[in-house]
Amino acid sequence: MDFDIIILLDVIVTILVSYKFFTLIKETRAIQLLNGILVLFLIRFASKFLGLKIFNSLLDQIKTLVLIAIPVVFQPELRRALEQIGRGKVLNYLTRKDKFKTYIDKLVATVMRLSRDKIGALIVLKRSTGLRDIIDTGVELDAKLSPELLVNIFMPKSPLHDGAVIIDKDRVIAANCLLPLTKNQRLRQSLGTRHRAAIGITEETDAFVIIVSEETGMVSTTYEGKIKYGLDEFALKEKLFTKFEELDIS
Ligand SMILES: Nc1ncnc2c1ncn2[C@@H]1O[C@H](COP(=O)(O)OP(=O)(O)OP(=O)(O)O)[C@@H](O)[C@H]1O
Repeated sequence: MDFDIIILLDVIVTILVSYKFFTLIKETRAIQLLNGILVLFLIRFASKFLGLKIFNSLLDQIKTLVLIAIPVVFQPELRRALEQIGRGKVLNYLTRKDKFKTYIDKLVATVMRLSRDKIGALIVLKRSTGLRDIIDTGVELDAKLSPELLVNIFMPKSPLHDGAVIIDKDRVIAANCLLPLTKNQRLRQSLGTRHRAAIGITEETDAFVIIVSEETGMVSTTYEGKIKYGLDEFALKEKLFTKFEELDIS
C-alpha cells in the first residue's frame, strides 16, 4: 500500500516538475536545444541497439561537449528559469519582508521628523476593523503614503492638519477625521484631547495609533485602550513590527 503511494507520488512529482520545466523554457531557444537532445538520445539508443561501437564512442564525446556547452550558451535562459523558481517562494518572501521594513522605517522616520519639529499629529493605522464611520467624518484622500504627504497634512496651517489621519497599509485613506474620545475616568486630568481621541478609537477598534504632541514633541502610541508615552525611534519600530508583522505592502 505504502509502495503504491510512493509510486503515485513519484509520478505526480515528475509530471509537475516536467510541466513547470516546459512552461519555463516554452518560449525560449532552449526548446530547440531540447529537441536536439531528444534526437541525439534516439540516435544513441538506435546505435547502442545495433552495436555500432565507433559511432557510440563518438556520440559519447558529443554528449560531454553538449553538457559543457549548455550552461554557457543558455546562461540567460537558465538564469531566468532560476529567478522564476526563486521568485515564486523565497524571493517573494524576501521582497515582501524588505518592503515591509522600508515601510516601517519611512513611517518611523516621518514620525520622528514631526516630533523634532513639534508638529502635532494623530495617525491611525487600520488593522482588521473597518473604519468607515471615522473616514466619513474627514476628507477622503486615498493617496500613496509618503513622508512628504504626511508632514504636509500635519503642518500647522494646512487645511487638513486638525484631527486624525487614517492609514491603511501604504495608503493615506483620509485626513481631518474626528475620533471618539475615551470615557476612561482614570486617565490623568491633564491629558489633552488629541491623546484622549487616540485612546478612544482603540477602545472601539483594533487600530494602532501614533500620537505626536504639539506641545512637547513626545511620541506616544495607543492600542486596545492603553497608552504608551515617550517612545523613541527604536521602541516605535519594535511596536510597529510586532503589531503589523503580516502586513502585505504591495
Ligand atoms: N476627537 C478628536 N479627533 C481627532 N482629533 C482631535 C480630537 N480632539 C482633538 N483632536 C486634535 O487634537 C488637537 C488638540 O490637541 P490638545 O492640545 O487638546 O490635545 P493634547 O492631547 O494636549 O495634544 P498636544 O500634546 O499635541 O497639545 C486638535 O487641534 C485636533 O487636531
